[in-house]
Amino acid sequence: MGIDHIPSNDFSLYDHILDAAVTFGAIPPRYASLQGLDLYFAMARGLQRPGSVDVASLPMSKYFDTNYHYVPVPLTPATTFSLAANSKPVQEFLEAKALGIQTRPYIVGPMSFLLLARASKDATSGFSKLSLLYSLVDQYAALISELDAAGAEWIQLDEPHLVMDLSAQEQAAYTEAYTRLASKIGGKRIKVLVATYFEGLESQNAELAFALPGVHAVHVDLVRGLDSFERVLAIAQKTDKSVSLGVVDGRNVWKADLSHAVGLVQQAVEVLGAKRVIVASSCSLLHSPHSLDAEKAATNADLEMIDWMSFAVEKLSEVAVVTKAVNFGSQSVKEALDANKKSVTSRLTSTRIHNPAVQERLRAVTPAMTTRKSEYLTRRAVQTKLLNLPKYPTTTIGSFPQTASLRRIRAQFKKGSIKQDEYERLLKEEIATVVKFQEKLDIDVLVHGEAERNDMVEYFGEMLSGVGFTKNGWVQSYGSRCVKPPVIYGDVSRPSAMTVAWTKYAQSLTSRPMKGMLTGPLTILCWSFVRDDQPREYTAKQIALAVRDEVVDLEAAGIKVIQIDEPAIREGLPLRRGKWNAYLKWAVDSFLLASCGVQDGTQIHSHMCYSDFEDIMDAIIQLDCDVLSIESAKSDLKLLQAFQERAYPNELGPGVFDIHTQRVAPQAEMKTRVDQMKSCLAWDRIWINPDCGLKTRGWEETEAVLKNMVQTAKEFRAAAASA
Ligand code: MET
Ligand SMILES: [Zn+2]
Repeated sequence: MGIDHIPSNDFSLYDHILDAAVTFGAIPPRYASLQGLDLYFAMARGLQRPGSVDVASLPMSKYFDTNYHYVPVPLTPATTFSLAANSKPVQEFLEAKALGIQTRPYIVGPMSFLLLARASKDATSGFSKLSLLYSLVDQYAALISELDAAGAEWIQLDEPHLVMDLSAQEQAAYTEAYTRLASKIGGKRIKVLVATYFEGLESQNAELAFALPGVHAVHVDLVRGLDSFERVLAIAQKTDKSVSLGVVDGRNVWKADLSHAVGLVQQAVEVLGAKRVIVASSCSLLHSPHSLDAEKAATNADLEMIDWMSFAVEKLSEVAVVTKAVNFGSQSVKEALDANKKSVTSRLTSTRIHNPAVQERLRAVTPAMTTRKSEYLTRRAVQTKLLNLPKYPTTTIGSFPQTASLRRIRAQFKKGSIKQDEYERLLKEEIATVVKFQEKLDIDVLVHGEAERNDMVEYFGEMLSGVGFTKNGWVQSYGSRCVKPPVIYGDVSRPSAMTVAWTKYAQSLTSRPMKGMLTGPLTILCWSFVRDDQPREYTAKQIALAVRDEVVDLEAAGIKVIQIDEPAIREGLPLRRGKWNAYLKWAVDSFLLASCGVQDGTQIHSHMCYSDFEDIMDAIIQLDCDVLSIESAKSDLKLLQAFQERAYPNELGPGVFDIHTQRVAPQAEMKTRVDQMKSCLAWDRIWINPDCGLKTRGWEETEAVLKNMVQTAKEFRAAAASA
């Protein structure tokens, strides 16, 4: 496609940060007896082989503000690094070279690797990850030397932390790291490109990045960081470094405005000369779906929407067109530029994106709509009477195993090979099974199992107006799991109820409370491709109004407990602290707008997982949900301590077991977790639940682990009763 710098080592079996940990031998001691893929996947997912191995997985977190998960490797003062023999970056470079392709191997840079890693809970207090910097950098030098010897001309070190607020110590460490690296690889031919993305470089960090010794080029994200462009150019001009300009959005699906992109590149060329300018996507195309071909080929293809979009393959041609336009003049790619202008204008002016009624409703939102009728303690009293739950109530997070047969039923229905009533019959059968299963296990607050949902965001996306969906717009989320984010192109509204019938049916089968399950506005926003012609705040609040209507309808249908999942609330947090408050304000308001339409007796739950929630504790408290279930089995004690420090005022269910593993957590382990919670939270506010939904699990392990969970709750209940 005319791309000059082709990356390698950009495919991962689980995630890139875990790959780097293995490349540099940062293996926590509990995995020491394992090797190869067993080792790799045990770190990611845990491994249980009766009689031989029983190790839990490492924690899981989100890569900056994306929905791409990574494994933060725990480090201690005793951690040592050593470059793996025949490491993946070298192997894959050689593999491409053998095919006649000269690649630019990619790996996360040493500073970002350390900053993304976690200080292990076993580390002595006062341990700083940065104390490991030199020993790590020496292994980077060894890797780069091997790549140089193998014939690599460039290496790309991703240092996205350069867009964050760095402490003086971290800034100094950046300089030390790259000074040491340069001193070790100084004589080599290989050149180093340091890549930043997801934000612009503010002035100190821009100076820092362009002053890093031994670095030949710096990549900047001009989609998120356009406002830092002039500054970057001025700083680059004082150096002899090249600049890689990310002018095509790697995080969204909209076509780039090519004439704008050409203008930016031309401006850089005028200042730096063409030799020192590289044209690129803003970040890795890992965050984009693959190609529009499958969309175009689909029956009932939405040709208008397809014309607005570019997936990874199309983004490559955008990069190529921009480069050509700058090198050979706009005339050389006139046709492509004209077509692009037409598509870009068509999206911004299409009548499909505007819905005056939705805009009017948003303007009419009042403060009363974002406040519950009474404060928590009053609600608690009403709910206690209505729900009559035992202490340490048990529940699950919503989804039950999505088996192959279930997925087949949904696929057949979509294809039209089974009809509506047959589909409903099959799903009702599934719901009945799930309800019986939970009753047999003696769970207190039940769920219907989410069998009708392909995905917690996609399902709602398909039902909302103003939201489009793709055939094959898959994006990796974690490991081999992918999601197909909806495309929010216009004003969002809810034409009709989305979950009420299924939930009502499930409730009709049991006398226990059936929890209605919804995905919250921030999660729908963060896990979709979002229009860029209005602030995200407006889009979030439009979605919130749609969710609010669903909440009210569920209540009217007799549902007493409603969970609004917000696993992505932390993900939307801007990377720069200076922008946090503004986001948190509209994020909290959006959740409240969605959840506050109900009476005191209706118990509102929310659920969150796999993020650093310590950063946003105040906002989480402001959500004022009656019960919050939150992933914690994978995250050591950090999270519980954060809740302790803030004295979480409502009810809380920190997960007692990890759901990303086939491993059946033993009861003793769950008991320890609950004991830990009790030292941080009021005992009569604790719920017992898993970390997250069970859709990726099989039935057998689900049954075994939930038995342990219910038994654990019962033992605590009995102890409380006799105390
Ligand atoms: C990523 S959070 C998942 C919540 C959802 N209700 C489920 O159980 O799958
Ligand atoms: Zn979750």
